[in-house]
Amino acid sequence: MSAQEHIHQTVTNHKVVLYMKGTPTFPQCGFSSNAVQILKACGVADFKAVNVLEDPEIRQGIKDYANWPTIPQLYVGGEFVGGSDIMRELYESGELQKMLSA
Ligand SMILES: N[C@@H](CCC(=O)N[C@@H](CS)C(=O)NCC(=O)O)C(=O)O
Ligand code: FES
Repeated sequence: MSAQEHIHQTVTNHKVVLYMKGTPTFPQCGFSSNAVQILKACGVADFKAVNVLEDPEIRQGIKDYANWPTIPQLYVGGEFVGGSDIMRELYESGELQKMLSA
């Protein structure tokens, strides 16, 4: 399976997927840590987390997948939502909570 196929399967098979550096318990970057904290603040406990530091092909592949150059990246219902800045904006406006509870 190509990296693009693999990513497509992951984001369509799990409602909420966070591509991040490190793990939710041990994030390896402040941006990824922020993304985890925002999901937790939305009451999302069991999301699918993918640690891009474990797989260089996924680390590059996820940038190509939604044409977004950085990590973290949040996907909900198979759709790209954004990175940590966008997550924070959507959280502060209440939009993210709506997307996650839909
Ligand atoms: N402003 C970005 C911050 C994320 C960011 O700048 N990520 C960088 C540093 S962790 C990145 O992914 N660089 C490419 C790489 O490390 O592969 C956001 O909103 O998510
Ligand atoms: S790993 Fe350095 S800013 Fe994310």
